[in-house]
Amino acid sequence: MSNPKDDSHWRDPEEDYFQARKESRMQRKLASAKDRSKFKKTDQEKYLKNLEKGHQQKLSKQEWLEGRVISIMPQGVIVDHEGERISCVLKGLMKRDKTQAKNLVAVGDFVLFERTHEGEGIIASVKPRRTILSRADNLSRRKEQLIAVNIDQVIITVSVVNPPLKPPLIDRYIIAAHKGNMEPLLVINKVDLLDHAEGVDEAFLEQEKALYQELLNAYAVAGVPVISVSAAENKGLDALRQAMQGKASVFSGQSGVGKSSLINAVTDLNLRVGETVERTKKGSHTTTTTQLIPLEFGGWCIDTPGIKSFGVWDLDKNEIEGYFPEIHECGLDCKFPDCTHSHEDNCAVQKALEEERISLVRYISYQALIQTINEKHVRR
Ligand SMILES: Nc1nc2c(ncn2[C@@H]2O[C@H](COP(=O)(O)OP(=O)(O)OP(=O)(O)O)[C@@H](O)[C@H]2O)c(=O)[nH]1
Ligand SMILES: [Zn+2]
Repeated sequence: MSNPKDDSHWRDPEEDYFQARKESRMQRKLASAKDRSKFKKTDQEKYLKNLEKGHQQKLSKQEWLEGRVISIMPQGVIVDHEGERISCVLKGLMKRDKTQAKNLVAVGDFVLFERTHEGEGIIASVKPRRTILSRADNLSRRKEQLIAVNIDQVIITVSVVNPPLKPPLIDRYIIAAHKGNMEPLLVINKVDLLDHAEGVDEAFLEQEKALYQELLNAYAVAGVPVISVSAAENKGLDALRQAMQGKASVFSGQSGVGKSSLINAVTDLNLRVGETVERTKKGSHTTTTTQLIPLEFGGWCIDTPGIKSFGVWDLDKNEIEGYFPEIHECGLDCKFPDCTHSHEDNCAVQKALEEERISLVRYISYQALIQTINEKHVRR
């Protein structure tokens, strides 16, 4: 097992764990007898300690290098170290620890590794994760499937006209980002269509323009950064790059808003654009593994444009108000402390709405969220 050329080291660590279980009983026994003392030691410091004692290769602490996992390939865990790509295997001890068998390493992890050969290494420990982006537990899989970890920013991508703006959806994404410990950045794409959209109803276009303006104001008040862009016409992309600099970002948003187009524009990737229907038909089988793409101007970006929502979040009413600071603040002046800001007398929020100090779109999505929660409680 400890031979780095052994094929089993080059697979998904999760698979590896199950593969290991299938090995003959005798082999397992031998392995466990050899490493019994380490089975119980789950924390990473202890791994390091053992390693320092020269467990596998006699290396001094100074030789540990820090890197970041950018992809997990069949041939190994690819770690970026100052721009260099190192194909790594996992230290045997890490792999055998049952408690960590689930998602031992994930894209985005910061790891300590040692070099073994040119372009190759062994990962000895993984730093604690700040944020986790996971696919919802699907079907029979009993394990949470990580998409990426340590992501700083969710780029909530929406478009004008086609598909049109959907304010309540934007607020859901913003809340989800906050809940996941990530910063939200709202990117409004396809602004070129506001100036010249062919075959679009004039009244609809006017309405979309007004909504777009209202959103700009609303999020300025709510304290969420907004960048208007056009991937098609190369507009606003410098501002977007600047906002991505030094951070790890994930694009998130509805199908067709232009996530792939924007990823292509800020990286030198060539993701397929506009193949929505085909992709959905084929289902999840076409999904390739996630990669963390180093950005030329500093920072990282996940190459998966397909993350449309992340994490199911359980909110209570009071929590929702916290995500609408402008409504919360006004609400302090309502006559009734438990005012729902919908029908009550002397409601300061209603008054602020009339005076346009609070945006109607934000108010509507606030009420929609409250409603969703009320319905959920009724169903329970
Ligand atoms: N007019 C205009 N069209 C755009 C712009 N950006 C992207 N598009 C078009 O919008 C369509 C969808 O773009 P994609 O980049 O595939 O959108 P996506 O969000 O990645 O879609 P999914 O992969 O389905 O999630 C394509 O036909 C693009 O050419 C833009 O700035 N302006
Ligand atoms: Zn009120």
